[in-house]
Amino acid sequence: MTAETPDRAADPSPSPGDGAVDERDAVISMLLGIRSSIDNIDAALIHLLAERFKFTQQVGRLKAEHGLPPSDPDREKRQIERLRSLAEDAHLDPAFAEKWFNFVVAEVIRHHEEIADGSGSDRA
Ligand SMILES: C=C(O[C@@H]1C=C(C(=O)O)C=C[C@H]1O)C(=O)O
Repeated sequence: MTAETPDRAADPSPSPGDGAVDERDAVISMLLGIRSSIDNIDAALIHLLAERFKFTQQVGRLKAEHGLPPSDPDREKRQIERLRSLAEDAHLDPAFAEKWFNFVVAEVIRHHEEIADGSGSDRA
């Protein structure tokens, strides 16, 4: 069984003619519609992340060329405050927003270190 094709044997109730089958089909169709929107959002997030990493790679090259350190803790602190506040306004858990940011920044800093030591690749 997959979530897209729920196991009818697991549900004793629906049998043709009693309306439960129609209802199940409607629910499945609704689920697929919602998932299609989730798919679009996931695709947009991947594209947004790719764009963000393109810019952070530019920052990494600039820093390496001018002997600046890979990380900037003051900038990170300001961003965390800003993102937590945006998350609250958007009814998103601010702790989650901060965790997401820290996760991404750790990867960015790793890239900056690689650019500085000459081992960086083109891929973000
Ligand atoms: C991109 C930068 O480098 C690092 C990564 C940051 C980020 O991904 O937002 C923020 C600060 C830095 O630690 C930067 O300094 O702007």
